[in-house]
Amino acid sequence: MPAEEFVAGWISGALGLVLGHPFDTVKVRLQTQTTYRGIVDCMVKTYRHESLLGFFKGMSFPIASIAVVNSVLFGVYSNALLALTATSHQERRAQPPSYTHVFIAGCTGGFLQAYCLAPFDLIKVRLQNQTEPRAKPGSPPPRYRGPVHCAASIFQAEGPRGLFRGAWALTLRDTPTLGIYFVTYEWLCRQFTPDGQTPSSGTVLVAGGFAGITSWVAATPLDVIKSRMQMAGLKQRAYGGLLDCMVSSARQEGLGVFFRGLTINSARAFPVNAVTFLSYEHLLLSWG
Ligand SMILES: CN(C)C(=N)NCCC[C@H](N)C(=O)O
Repeated sequence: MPAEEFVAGWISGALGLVLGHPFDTVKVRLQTQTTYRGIVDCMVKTYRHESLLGFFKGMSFPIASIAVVNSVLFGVYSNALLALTATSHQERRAQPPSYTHVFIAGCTGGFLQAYCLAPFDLIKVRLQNQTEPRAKPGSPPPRYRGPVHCAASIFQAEGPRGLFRGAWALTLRDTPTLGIYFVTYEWLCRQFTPDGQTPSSGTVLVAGGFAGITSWVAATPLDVIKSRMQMAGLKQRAYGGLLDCMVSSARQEGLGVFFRGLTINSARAFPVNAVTFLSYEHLLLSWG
């Protein structure tokens, strides 16, 4: 099993993550809290109340963990394509795989990464939703002191299953949308690259950016539900399951609730995925 794809996936995931984390914090807060009037209001309040650090809450943990998840995604995707088409990453420019194969490999990567991602994503979302300013004398301490304390508290209160809260919604979100992600990337690369040649850096940036936007637009409705189910253990609101969360969110807030965070998700998706694909392709090219 070629391992370079896993390493390249890890490094490129880490680079994309640092770039996208401030957007991600605003998105998670908009999706799960009703105190903000919109993106700008959320950014201003976060900055006033918590300073620039507020945008980077919960980032140290994803750097180590979500980057590993990205390595699972890219590694499984590439190895699934190898199993389906018997071509390595280098051979795929001369012998491009069919879009059906790309879609199946993307869905496989998405499905497997969702299970690795679930506990890390839960901790990230819980930490991002702590709006208390850091260590201000006299103010109440935040519920979680950090990622390890957060994981331990969830484990103590709810057992190992608690760490997988929202995992089902996450799997439903990621399986088809990662198929869409890789198909969009491949399709755009092929549109702007002569047959058999390697796409230019500009093409990879644009194709990666739009792959991110397209997949996140498709993922946003289930992303909202996933984030709400992950926060449900903390808030008084408990949902009977995924369907109950969908129905009660739509009843209380209208259908627009499924598109909460769409703009910020798309704005975040372009730079994050442009950088992720560019570094991924460059690393693999430089390793021959
Ligand atoms: C729609 N979904 C779930 C995705 N396209 N996921 C893969 C993108 C990974 C990248 N680190 C990001 O967070 O955008």
